[in-house]
Amino acid sequence: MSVVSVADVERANGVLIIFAKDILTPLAADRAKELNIRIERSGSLRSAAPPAASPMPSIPLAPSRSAPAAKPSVSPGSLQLGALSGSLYRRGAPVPPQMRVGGEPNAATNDDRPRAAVIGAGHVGATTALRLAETSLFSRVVLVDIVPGLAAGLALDMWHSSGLRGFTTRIEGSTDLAALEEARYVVMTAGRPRQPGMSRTDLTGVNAEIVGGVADGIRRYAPNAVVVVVTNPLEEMTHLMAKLSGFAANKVIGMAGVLDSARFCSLIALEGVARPQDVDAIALGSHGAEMVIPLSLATANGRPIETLIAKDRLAAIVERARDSGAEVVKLLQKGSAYFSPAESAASMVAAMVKGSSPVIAACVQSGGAYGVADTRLGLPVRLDANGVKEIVTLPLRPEEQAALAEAARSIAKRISELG
Ligand SMILES: NC(=O)c1ccc[n+]([C@@H]2O[C@H](COP(=O)([O-])OP(=O)(O)OC[C@H]3O[C@@H](n4cnc5c(N)ncnc54)[C@H](O)[C@@H]3O)[C@@H](O)[C@H]2O)c1
Ligand SMILES: O=C(O)C[C@H](O)C(=O)O
Repeated sequence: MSVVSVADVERANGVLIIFAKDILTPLAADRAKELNIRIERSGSLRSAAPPAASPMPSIPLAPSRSAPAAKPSVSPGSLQLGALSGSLYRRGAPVPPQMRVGGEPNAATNDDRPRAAVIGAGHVGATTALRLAETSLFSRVVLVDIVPGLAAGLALDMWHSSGLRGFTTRIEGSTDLAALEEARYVVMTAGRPRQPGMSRTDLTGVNAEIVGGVADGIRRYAPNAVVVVVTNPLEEMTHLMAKLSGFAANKVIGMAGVLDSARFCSLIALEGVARPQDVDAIALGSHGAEMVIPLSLATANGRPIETLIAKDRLAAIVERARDSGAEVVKLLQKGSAYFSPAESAASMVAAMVKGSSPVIAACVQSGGAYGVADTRLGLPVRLDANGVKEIVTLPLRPEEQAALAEAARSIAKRISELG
């Protein structure tokens, strides 16, 4: 019995014959569909031919690393709110021929897939880098951290897992921002996380200095990149990154709305009304006290959430979603959340590489949208390969619109205090 991976599928030539008891990973099944490879299971272990065109010995059965089941696909043109579909990034771009044969890392030299970089090899950064690499959408993911050896060590460790997980993106680590060269997408995670008792705003001084240094490096080495900012406090650091890099407004995007929306959806699912992936909702405003989750737009299995859950219970869930970051910080006692933040950032970048996203929330320059103060604000957007494609106008109730305007005013004030 063997585990049939993406690599086995990519080596096949039209048909892949596997043993009856072989385990086909969900990623490999997806890849076979993409490449139009027919999977045939042979009836008996003895009579079966080995996997076609595989020069490698079969992989001994290891503990299952199977990815979560693919989500239902979104019909074209439909307006889907909430967290990005996993399928957006789980299904990698076609792997260039030079990566398919030989298997030599250096064969990637003529690889035309884009490069990505992640600044900060801490909890969020390292997890984001691995998530990005696992998509095989990139020729290279470079992880950069000021701590000597940290990014290089983690990157090497991640690369060691490439054959097991079946990805072809090279991961490298460096202490030098020059490694950003040619990066088309940069995820900024460098900076201090908060500790119990701290607010995100308490991080402003220390993280502003870090963002300043990194913005210079991005401007110098990756002048055409789209930057996804994760470092807190989110709106202030997104503003600083845009200002100091001098990048156009569509190219600097703060990540928080995807995370906050996903948190709300996951908490609604705990009520037993739907699976998390069947809840649609969007978190706008700030990544903090001024978060606005318009309940008028929230649905579970297409049904208005307000018809499924009592009003006071919904209010409590909104409050818990708003405070989820602090809830995790308090439990961890050291550092902050990183699995769901990394998933959120990676899914945004993967959607951009694929050329489009559904409607998601991201921190962008509002520029008059929704009639609120022009500031960095969590708004509904669509992304494309160049960053923010458009801000989408959703029908908000008057009180939701008022809450968004209040969030914009508060953020604008905090940003003005940055000097
Ligand atoms: N926007 C969000 O939703 C969200 C979610 C989670 C975390 N965050 C924020 O992301 C940041 C990182 O969180 P974490 O848990 O990964 O922290 P961490 O402490 O685990 O990692 C931060 C890393 O940044 C590195 N670093 C510091 N200065 C650097 C520089 N100049 N260049 C390169 N690397 C540098 C550190 O060495 C460290 O490895 C924090 O500010 C946190 O508050 C934001
Ligand atoms: O809460 C934090 O400090 C980290 C992050 O912003 C989060 O929401 O998890």
